[in-house]
This record gives sequence, structure tokens and C-alpha cells, in this order.
Amino acid sequence: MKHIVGIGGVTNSGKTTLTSSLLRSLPNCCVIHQDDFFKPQDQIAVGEDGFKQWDVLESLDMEAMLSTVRAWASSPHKFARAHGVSMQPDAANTHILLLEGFLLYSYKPLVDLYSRRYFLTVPYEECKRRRSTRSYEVPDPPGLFDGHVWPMYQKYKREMEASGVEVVYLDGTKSREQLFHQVLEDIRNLLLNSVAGRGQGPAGAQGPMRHAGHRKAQTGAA
Ligand SMILES: Nc1ncnc2c1ncn2[C@@H]1O[C@H](COP(=O)(O)OP(=O)(O)O)[C@@H](O)[C@H]1O
Ligand SMILES: NC(=O)c1ccc[n+]([C@@H]2O[C@H](COP(=O)(O)O)[C@@H](O)[C@H]2O)c1
Repeated sequence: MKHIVGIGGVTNSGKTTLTSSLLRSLPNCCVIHQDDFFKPQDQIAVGEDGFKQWDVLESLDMEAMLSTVRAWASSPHKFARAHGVSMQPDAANTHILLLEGFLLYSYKPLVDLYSRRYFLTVPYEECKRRRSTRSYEVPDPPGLFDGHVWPMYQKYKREMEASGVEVVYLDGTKSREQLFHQVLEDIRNLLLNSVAGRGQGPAGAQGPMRHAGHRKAQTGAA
């Protein structure tokens, strides 16, 4: 069974941290980071506000990301080998792909491929504080967070909610351990249910996620 699991949400909400822990704990698990698909700096548009528009879908090569997802879906064994992931013999029929990124659920060709879509949130003040300590390949110019990053986050989140995409919200102010155990247990249940034939829809090449209506799932997060 193949499962694509999204670890999405706002910048600095803990997506990469959570993803790294899951990667170590789930069987036959590979990862694709959306940040690896940013276009080169000279292809990033400058907005009327004077800021380079990093936080829009057009700043990412989503076609390339989709191709990478398809490569995993068509041959997860080969993909795992190429990425140094050794297969666990006692879980040989289970393949998990974690997609990690800040704009995972806004790109239509990918949105139905997930078995689960997690969405980490943190409040404005905490997000701004964490972001101010972070250094990206291209450093944030003064005012970028309030002028571009946070407004774009709000815009895409509003659009995601309006389109009825089903996500599981996670409270990014919980401890790293709490988040890890909450999500690990949820994914393990997902795997058990899919083995029992009662679970979410299969991922990737096997077809789209089945929706029990476009309802938002909550697992005890804010
Ligand atoms: N649950 C958490 N509680 C407090 N700080 C966290 C938590 N998870 C991650 N962090 C910290 O927040 C910052 C951003 O984490 P990161 O995982 O890189 O976020 P993202 O991938 O969403 O941008 C890092 O300094 C990280 O150590
Ligand atoms: N990786 C890069 O090349 C790069 C460059 C400029 C900004 N960023 C920032 O990366 C953020 C998304 O990544 P995180 O969710 O890991 O913070 C965006 O808010 C964007 O402003 C990344």
C-alpha cells in the first residue's frame, strides 16, 4: 500500500522538525521537501510592494515536484534505494512518502493524492518570533514578514479552506514530542485501517483519495 502524507502549514511551524522525526520512525519512508523546488532568485517576481514574491505558488517549480512524486509512485522501491532508504522486510508492502512544505495544498494536480494532509499552525507573534531567528539562503529583507509572508499565508489558507480541502490541523505550539506522538499514532492507525481495507484512499498512481464529503478533520489540535 502506498501512502502520501502531507506535512504542511505556515512557515516556521515545525514542519521540517516533525518530518525528520517521522522519517526515522515510519517503515519504508521517503521524503520530498517543497523548499527544494524554489525557482532561482532571478526568476522570482518583484511585487508592487517591492518585495520578491517568494511566498506564492509561482515561485516554486511545482511541475518538477509533481514529477518527483510520480517517480516515487511508479517505483517506490527504486526511489527508496536511490535516496538511501533501506527497506524494512517485515513491512515490504508498505510505502510512505512524506511531502513537507508551506504550500502543499494549493497545487491542484497534487491535492487529491494525499492519504492524509496535516496542517501545522502557529499564532502570528510566535511565527514572527521564530522566523526572525531563521536564516534562509536568501535573507529576509526588513518588513518581509508583515508585508508579504504573513499576508500570503493568510490568503492561501483562506483559499484552501474555501475550496473544502480536508486537512488535519496541528497546533504547532505543542512540544515537538507531543506533535510527533500525535501524528505517529494517527499515521499508524491509517496504515492499520488501510491493511484492513477500511482506510483512506490509496496514493499516487493508484488513484485519488476518497472523500467522505469535503469535511475538515480535527485530531485534537487548535
Ligand atoms: N514544537 C515546537 N516547539 C517550539 N519550537 C519548535 C517546534 N518545532 C520546531 N521548532 C523550532 O521552530 C523553528 C522552525 O522549525 P522548522 O521545523 O524548521 O519549521 P518549518 O519547517 O515549518 O519552517 C526551528 O527553530 C525549530 O527548532
Ligand atoms: N529556500 C529558499 O531558497 C528561500 C528563499 C527565500 C525565502 N524562503 C522562504 O521559505 C519559506 C518557506 O519555507 P519554510 O516553511 O521552511 O519556512 C517561505 O516563507 C519563503 O519566504 C526560502
